Amino acid sequence: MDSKFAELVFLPVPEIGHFLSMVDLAKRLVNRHHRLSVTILTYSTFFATVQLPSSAASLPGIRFLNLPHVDPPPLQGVSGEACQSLFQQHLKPHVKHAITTRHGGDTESDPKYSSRLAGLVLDFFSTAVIDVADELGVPAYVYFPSGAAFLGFLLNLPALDSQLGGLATELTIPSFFEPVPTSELPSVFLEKDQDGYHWMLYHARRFRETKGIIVNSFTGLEPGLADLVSKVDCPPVYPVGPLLDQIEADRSGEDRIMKWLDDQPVGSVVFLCFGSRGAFGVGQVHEIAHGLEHSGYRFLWSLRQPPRVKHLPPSDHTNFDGVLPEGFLDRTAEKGLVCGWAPQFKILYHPSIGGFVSHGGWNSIMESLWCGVPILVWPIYAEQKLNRYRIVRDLGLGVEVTENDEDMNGRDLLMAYTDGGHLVKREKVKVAVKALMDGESEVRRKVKQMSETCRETVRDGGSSFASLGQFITDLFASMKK
Ligand SMILES: O=c1ccn([C@@H]2O[C@H](COP(=O)(O)OP(=O)(O)O[C@H]3O[C@H](CO)[C@@H](O)[C@H](O)[C@H]3O)[C@@H](O)[C@H]2O)c(=O)[nH]1
Repeated sequence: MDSKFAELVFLPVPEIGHFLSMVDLAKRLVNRHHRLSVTILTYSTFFATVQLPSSAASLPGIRFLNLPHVDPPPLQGVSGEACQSLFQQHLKPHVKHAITTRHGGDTESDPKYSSRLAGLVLDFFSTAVIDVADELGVPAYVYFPSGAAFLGFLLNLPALDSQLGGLATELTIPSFFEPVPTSELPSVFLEKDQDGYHWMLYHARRFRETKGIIVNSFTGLEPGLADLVSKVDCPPVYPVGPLLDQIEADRSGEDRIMKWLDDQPVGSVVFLCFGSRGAFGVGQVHEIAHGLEHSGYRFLWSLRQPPRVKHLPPSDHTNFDGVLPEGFLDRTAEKGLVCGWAPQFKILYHPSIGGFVSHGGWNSIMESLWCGVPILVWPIYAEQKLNRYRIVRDLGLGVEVTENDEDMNGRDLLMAYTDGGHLVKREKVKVAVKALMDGESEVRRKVKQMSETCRETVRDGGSSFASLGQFITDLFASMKK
């Protein structure tokens, strides 16, 4: 087979937090092996879409193939997890058609596109598409865009199923160093009678049918990866991270932000950004604003408004006056900048950034570790509480904000995606920001060290570099059979 070209077909879900790191995986694979190419299937849904930067169109060895428009299945009243999963299930015939007809047209003259299909790499919400790989007689692999700790939890989910939803207040999960309080689990795992739980269990079971799981983590951060594989009956896990959004983004409004950062002293700015789906209601926005103002630190705040329709992402405000406390923008004009969507990774690289307040999406964690910027993890949705547990409590690589006792029942947070629904008061915000920005803290020292480890691990000789090589070796070996 070595004399031939091999092609992998990737099926990412069109959410930025899943998509961009998968594109980085494709880039690393084709750069590593000249006989490997990747076709990335793209599509839009009403609830999610990813704008490909123009530079993505010219990545050598990688092509993007847009699936024709597909009407979604009925999604009324379903959870976010079910929404993604049902859509993937619905895509199966379209994916199969796209794969079986993909070599037509003007690409045939390019030898890379007359290659043999080596396998499918599926997002973890796409395990229903394993059926397509089976029908085509090729292996399926899962790409896991979050950390190994959460992956370990999912791999163990079938075994933990009977303990969930019962009286247990903590769980022993092999991928965590200490027992994890059930209160730290994403809410989807506490509502066993709901469709979201059904789908997560479905995916967890189907992981075992794959030839391997590629995870966006690295052994220098999560050393228990080898154990994870040996303790549960599962296919090989390839930790190849950090995979990062390295496509140059071409979004508007960036110049203003970058110029403002250029004028700030080194390490002086706290940057707040809450992922692709994080947005707070007015009450919480006010508490953050007052907390920031009273902390005395300079700040850059990506502030977005919650969606009016379930499953849609937040949008940028047209005017901040209605949402921020009266006079806030004037009072903080010398010290702060409030913006909408921001070029997060580029910002984290900027020398003026001294700390990062984030919802704790895994990509945000990887980006801040890469840049050596301490993170304050403020979980909002998905698996972010578990990420906080791993990063702050297990590893001491971040700080956290403690919630107040006052339960807002999720009303004021007004995020369709809130996980907990507690209002965090201004005093707590102030204290947490001060702890984050402490120039001499142990957390800052450890994060700087981890930044070095991140860079070493993807270089020749590093563990993620080796793991990627192992994946390619195993892939070509599977083609010989
Ligand atoms: O204003 C913004 C907001 C986000 N980003 C980028 O968008 C990505 C966001 O990814 P992530 O931090 O992982 O957050 P989510 O978008 O919320 O990602 C989803 O997917 C992740 C991977 O599975 C999970 O860890 C999260 O919990 C889940 O919500 C990152 O690359 C950010 O740099 C920006 O560039 N600008």
